[in-house]
Amino acid sequence: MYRRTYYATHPDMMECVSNQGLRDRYLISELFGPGECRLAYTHAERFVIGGLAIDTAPVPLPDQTEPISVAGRPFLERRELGIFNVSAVGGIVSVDGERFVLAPKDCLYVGMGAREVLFSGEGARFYLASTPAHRRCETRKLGIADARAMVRGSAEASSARRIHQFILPGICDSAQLAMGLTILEPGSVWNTTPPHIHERRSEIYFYFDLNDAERDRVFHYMGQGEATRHLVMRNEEAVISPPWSIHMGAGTSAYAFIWAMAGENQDYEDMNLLDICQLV
Ligand SMILES: O=C(O)C(=O)C[C@H](O)C(=O)CO
Repeated sequence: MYRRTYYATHPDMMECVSNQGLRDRYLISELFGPGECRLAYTHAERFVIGGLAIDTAPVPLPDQTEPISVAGRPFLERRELGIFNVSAVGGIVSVDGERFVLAPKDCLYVGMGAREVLFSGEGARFYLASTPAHRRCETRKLGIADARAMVRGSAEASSARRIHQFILPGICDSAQLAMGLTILEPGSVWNTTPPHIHERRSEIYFYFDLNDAERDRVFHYMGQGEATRHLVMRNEEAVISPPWSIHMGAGTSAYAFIWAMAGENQDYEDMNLLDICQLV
């Protein structure tokens, strides 16, 4: 059921790795195919990352297939799920018969134990991030007005942006998943300045809404502060950030991105900030 498995990596593995090697280890591409639910499995906090593009017919979240002892049981038997509508049209997600209409950039948190998750809405595209869960939290739809907004950066530094926290304690409870949406102001291109690492959490960025979906790119920086590397990313690609790695980017246009974190805590502020001058 998974198109690819991404393994955990050690910072030493960044040395001498080719650009292609870097992409193979961290970049999640080709997330969308018409009428398909595409899923990738990562050993980073056991995240499952997915993309779902609706053609005409509804598409279900698949049941588990492995191991044999759980084959046929619901995907969310022991997981929770965050869903964002990343398209320009409305979409619908039905959870055990309850219908949620998601406008562009709306989010749906689905708690552990949901049995049937069905996606529909011609032309809608959904981005999915799922992590293991140890408790059931309430399924909830959140619009951008429900999120906690933080204004960061400045136009002078080309980093003016709004961080919208959607799935975090006090906004929408979850077992461990944290998710949000950051939107760059027109003319700004830098995200996550100053950069940071968080040893107790892994993070996955999904870049979308680049001005020109074909030609614009985001240069995403990763690695330890003293040994940074970059990946050139296209619209609607995701990148895994291990706990030892910074994660920041600069685009050739403004853009938006969804961040998803999981790990030992849900304290958004648990970050070691690095000064730009520390980066090499
Ligand atoms: O632009 C930013 O700054 C962010 O969106 C930062 C992310 O929320 C993040 O990296 C949280 O760890």
